[in-house]
Amino acid sequence: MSLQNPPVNSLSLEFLTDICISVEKLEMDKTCRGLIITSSLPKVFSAGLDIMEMYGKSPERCGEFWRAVQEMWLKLYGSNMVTIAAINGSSPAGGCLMSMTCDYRIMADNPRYSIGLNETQLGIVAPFWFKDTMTNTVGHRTTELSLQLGQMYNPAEALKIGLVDQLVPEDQVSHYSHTNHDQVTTPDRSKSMMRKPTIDKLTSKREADIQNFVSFITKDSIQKSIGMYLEMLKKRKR
Ligand SMILES: CCCCCCCCCC/C=C/CC(=O)SCCNC(=O)CCNC(=O)[C@H](O)C(C)(C)COP(=O)(O)OP(=O)(O)OC[C@H]1O[C@@H](n2cnc3c(N)ncnc32)[C@H](O)[C@@H]1OP(=O)(O)O
Repeated sequence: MSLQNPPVNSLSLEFLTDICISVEKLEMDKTCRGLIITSSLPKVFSAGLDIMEMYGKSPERCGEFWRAVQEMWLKLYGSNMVTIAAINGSSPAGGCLMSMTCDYRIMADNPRYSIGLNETQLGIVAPFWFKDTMTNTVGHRTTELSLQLGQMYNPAEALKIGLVDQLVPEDQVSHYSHTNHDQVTTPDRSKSMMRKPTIDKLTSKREADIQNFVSFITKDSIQKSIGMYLEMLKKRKR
């Protein structure tokens, strides 16, 4: 599955819905042995959630958006397929979350790229299931530091903390993803055993999580922080 939503593969409601439909189709395809997620765009795996979906939108629309974010996570984290993230560019926030849903992460060894949960930099708090996914990937202490600082990691740092499993030359990300994927032929039952408690936690709190998101994101102070962050993104470009 090659992500293609220019300019930066931000995860809008529409794009998330497309991703969910694609994953669902693959999940039902008995001939499909697994999934490699990568990006068709240069330099960016995914810029994370589409910030415009969280800025100046109605509570109803925000709720619909958040349900789609949850759905993407539930489908990928709970997938019966062997999944590999072939991270061929930067992968902040929701992009990092998407990578962490996979069984294995291969990243392009380009020091210009970065990956991490940077929500704190936007003045927002990473939801509990983002935090749980990171804890399951890199451990409690690293997650605590990482979330408090909104830390982004270059590839070497990401490998060191275990946020990615392997660094490869930029032009060989696809080759290594396929080679690694071929070595794992059957999805292991231990995957669902390890992930079920985390998945059950969100499933049982799904509606409350949507309500929390909507009331948090529509607060004036949070809208102001997001607006300032968007301005900063645009200025940085010039
Ligand atoms: C206590 C109660 C708790 C309740 C729970 C509430 C919880 C709320 C949690 C919400 C969770 C959010 C997770 C997220 O994913 S938020 C998104 C975070 N993403 C980012 O911060 C990424 C920002 N982008 C970048 O760093 C860079 O763009 C890049 C990905 C490194 C690529 O850099 P590059 O130089 O190639 O590209 P540009 O920066 O020039 O960007 C091109 C245009 O794209 C726009 N852009 C970038 N990122 C996003 C985005 N995520 N959404 C929407 N738009 C984005 C950028 O502004 C440029 O637009 P322009 O061309 O119009 O200027």
